[in-house]
Amino acid sequence: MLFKGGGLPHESLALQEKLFGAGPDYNFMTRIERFKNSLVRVQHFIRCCARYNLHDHADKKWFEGVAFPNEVSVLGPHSGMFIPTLKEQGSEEQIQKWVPQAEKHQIMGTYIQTELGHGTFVRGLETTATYDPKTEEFILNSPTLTSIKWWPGGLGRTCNFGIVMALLYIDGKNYGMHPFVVQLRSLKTHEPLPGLTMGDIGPKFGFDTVDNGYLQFNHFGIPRENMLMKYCQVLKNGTYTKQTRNPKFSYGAMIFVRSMVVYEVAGQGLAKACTIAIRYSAIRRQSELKKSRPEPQILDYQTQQYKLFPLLALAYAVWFTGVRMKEIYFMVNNEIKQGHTERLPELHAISSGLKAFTTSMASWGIERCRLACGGHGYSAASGLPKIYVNATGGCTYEGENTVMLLQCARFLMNIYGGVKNGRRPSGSVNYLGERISSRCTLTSEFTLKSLADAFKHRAARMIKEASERLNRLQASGNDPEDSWNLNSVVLTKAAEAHCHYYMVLVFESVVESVEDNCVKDILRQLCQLLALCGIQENSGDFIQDGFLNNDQLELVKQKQLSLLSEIRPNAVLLVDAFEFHDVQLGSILGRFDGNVYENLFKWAKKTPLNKPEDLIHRLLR
Ligand SMILES: CCCCCCCCCC/C=C\CCCCCCCCCC(=O)SCCNC(=O)CCNC(=O)[C@H](O)C(C)(C)COP(=O)(O)OP(=O)(O)OC[C@H]1O[C@@H](n2cnc3c(N)ncnc32)[C@H](O)[C@@H]1OP(=O)(O)O
Ligand SMILES: Cc1cc2nc3c(=O)[nH]c(=O)nc-3n(C[C@H](O)[C@H](O)[C@H](O)COP(=O)(O)OP(=O)(O)OC[C@H]3O[C@@H](n4cnc5c(N)ncnc54)[C@H](O)[C@@H]3O)c2cc1C
Repeated sequence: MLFKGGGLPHESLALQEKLFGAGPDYNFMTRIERFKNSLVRVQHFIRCCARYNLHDHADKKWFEGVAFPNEVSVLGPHSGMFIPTLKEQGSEEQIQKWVPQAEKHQIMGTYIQTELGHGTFVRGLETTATYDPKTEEFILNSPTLTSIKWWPGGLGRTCNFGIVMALLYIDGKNYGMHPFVVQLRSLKTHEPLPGLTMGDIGPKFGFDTVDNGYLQFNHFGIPRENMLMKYCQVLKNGTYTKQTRNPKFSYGAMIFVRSMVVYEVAGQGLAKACTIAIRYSAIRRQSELKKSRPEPQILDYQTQQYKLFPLLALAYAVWFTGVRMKEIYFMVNNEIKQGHTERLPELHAISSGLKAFTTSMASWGIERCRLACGGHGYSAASGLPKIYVNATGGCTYEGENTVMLLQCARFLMNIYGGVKNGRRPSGSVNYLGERISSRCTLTSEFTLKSLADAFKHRAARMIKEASERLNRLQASGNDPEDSWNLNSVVLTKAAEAHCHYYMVLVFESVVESVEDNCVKDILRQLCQLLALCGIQENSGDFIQDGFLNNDQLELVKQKQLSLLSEIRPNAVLLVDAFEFHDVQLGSILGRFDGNVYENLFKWAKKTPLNKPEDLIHRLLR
């Protein structure tokens, strides 16, 4: 109940749908079969939404978790980017025109921004939208090979609409990047419209169930009314008007998805991987601890606990942080809607930083879970490869992680510079205005406050040092851009330290808010372990300025090890508390009933390579 809130009824409804739980095994399908199978489930999901009156996003999410376990479907870009961008950037008229059709899935859309030659550098995109006042149309064009749109999910075969980000030209003048609603395929024949060259970009590391696509425009006309006009308008005669606004509003869809990814991708992915690895470690017996005694559960080896329990603590931390990130997004977005844009830079910074920090940690953590499962972890039956390939995409899409950390660092440098000039910071960076203790107060009690304070000190110091180093680089004759580049490794580390502190702080606040003392104690242990592992793994950062001394570091190590034994009795319960159904895990190793070996054997017998097949038989005969 700590996690699921009101979601269970919808999940049970979804589980009753035969088409979702059963059917062919994903692991035995080719890419095309995976894609087709996903489309069948998409259609069934849409029918279910109508049948069960599912309109609310949260309700649909519970359903989706069962319908598309550990994978993204073409509904991801449609409901995660196409609809939100229409809602956020469209005028009232435009919203009325397209949103109801999109919500009823009468049109399917995607978000078309990245090009063959540019993804990160949005200002470098080359697609043009040139206004022609005679026809009152925008003419979309891909002037170069590198300007071909590349990557959008669902573009290859599925979507008939898209929001295209293109440079607006009026009368030869470039007005920068703007969003345009573009019909891509005929609603009758589903063929691409004349003037468009489109297709799928080919097999990928993961995302097999999504047709990421390419799109080349050949002087393709769209009506003037198709530019999303909430913030800027182009009048019939070609006059460009804009509300006083931050030009970064057109990047809103990216902020939204980054804010959601922390929970939906990093939090869920890591929690599932931990569930599989910890349940399996309670089933798997191996070697001897004591002579002539039964083989122990591998979860009883301290090294196994040392691999998995910090990841379990991390999964809880990322989950809680993801929930907090969503709350912040909706809060600040509401403020922006009321015209208060003051917190947009902070929202951009924290969503960029946390998206990068948590997806990197989760991606690394999922791989560690796989390794902790030994040989069976390497089998697709573990479910871990699928979880990994899809979750690790989150390190790249919606802003490559290093680039996102640098965006976060940019904000931190601005704030720190402001503090030096007497400004008072607030929100997630208010600590930069505090006087921070130069000696660590950690004692063997390891209060959550003292642990969070240690991370606060580390973040504040690393931000200060990054800022001072930047100033020194400039003072020694480098221009600002070169100084930034020469300082960028230090800057990314400062941003990570900030996000790490934020995550520890969120976890601490959740523990403090829990009323049940028993649950509180267990969560406190996890929070302590998260923080202590963070200190140990980055110990150089904590001792560099003499903040933490050797005795304290030794205490950290001791406490970390004793926490492993304290957490052990509750470990399986702690992953059960995530309440993932077997269908959502897609893992034989992580089965709730623990019946691993019998089912591995059954599964292997079903593998297509065991079916009679002429060519293989002839080659081997
Ligand atoms: C009720 C809700 C219902 C909804 C239901 C749906 C829920 C779905 C949830 C989804 C969850 C999971 C998703 C899983 C499926 C996903 C499928 C995959 C989707 C992937 C889609 C994509 O990848 S789309 C393409 C994404 N592309 C990028 O992210 C590109 C990255 N690059 C950039 O963003 C920018 O180029 C840049 C930020 C790196 C640089 O921009 P620019 O050059 O213009 O800026 P500067 O660096 O010069 O900075 C200038 C100042 O502007 C500030 N800035 C930059 N960006 C922003 C911003 N976005 N907002 C605010 N401010 C910004 C910057 O900080 C500078 O500020 P100053 O320092 O003050 O000058
Ligand atoms: C699974 C998946 C789904 C996607 N879906 C969509 C979609 O629906 N719509 C869409 O429009 N796009 C989509 N994309 C594209 C995605 O948004 C981009 O790939 C992403 O933004 C990264 O951009 P890039 O590919 O240009 O990477 P690059 O920028 O080329 O990154 C390559 C390397 O260069 C480094 N680098 C680049 N710039 C800097 C810098 N300023 N400072 C330091 N280092 C730098 C990066 O850190 C990285 O190490 C998707 C991508 C994937 C993988």
